[in-house]
Amino acid sequence: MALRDVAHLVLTGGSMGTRTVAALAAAELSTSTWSKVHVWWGDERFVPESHPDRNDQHARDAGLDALPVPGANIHPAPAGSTEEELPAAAATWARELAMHAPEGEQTPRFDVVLLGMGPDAHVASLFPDRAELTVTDQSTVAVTDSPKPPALRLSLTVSALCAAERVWLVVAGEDKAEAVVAARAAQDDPALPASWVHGTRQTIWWLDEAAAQGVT
Ligand SMILES: O=C1O[C@H](COP(=O)(O)O)[C@@H](O)[C@H](O)[C@H]1O
Repeated sequence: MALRDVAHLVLTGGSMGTRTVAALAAAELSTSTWSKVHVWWGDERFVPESHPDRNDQHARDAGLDALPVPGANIHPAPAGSTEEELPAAAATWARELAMHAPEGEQTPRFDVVLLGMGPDAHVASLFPDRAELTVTDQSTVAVTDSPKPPALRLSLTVSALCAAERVWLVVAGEDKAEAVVAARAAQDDPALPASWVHGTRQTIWWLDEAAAQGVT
């Protein structure tokens, strides 16, 4: 395996995003290693900067700024508040991703994509039985009328997520147990967005006991 001098990490939002960042902030991380890490998000709630609903704000509140990652390497998705602004924001985000992509590709070569999962098996802001799930010709997608508030969101697409070397689904809690079993048994089921994502080299489900109770 060739070593690269840069690594791209995609954080999840939601409960596991906060817990992951808090754990990283509590760990003793080497500055020289982390100075080469770029941090992205798999999705974002489309609300103004610093809004308490934003995934990047949750990460900052959990200690993101204490990590030895240069500020310039932290890439929050665009902020905004209206549906009219959303398509341009998705395009701006896609351009930022492309700036860090290898030639001819749309996204950086993500080393690890962390994905939480909702009880409905949604990952990032890709919800069950929605058209966004099947977008393949772009790296980002605008989501309106999200079934989980807030209604306006930005998400990486399945094709952007699946370009990652490693996709790690991080899931905790009894309320997710049924979706864990269903999504692990399915493939590309529109009712189960988590069944669409996998890494090019590795796909791992990291589960706590409660989320894993139905796994045999
Ligand atoms: O809204 C979101 O929900 C999912 C799942 O969150 P959780 O709180 O149930 O763990 C999360 O993965 C996604 O990033 C977030 O925007």
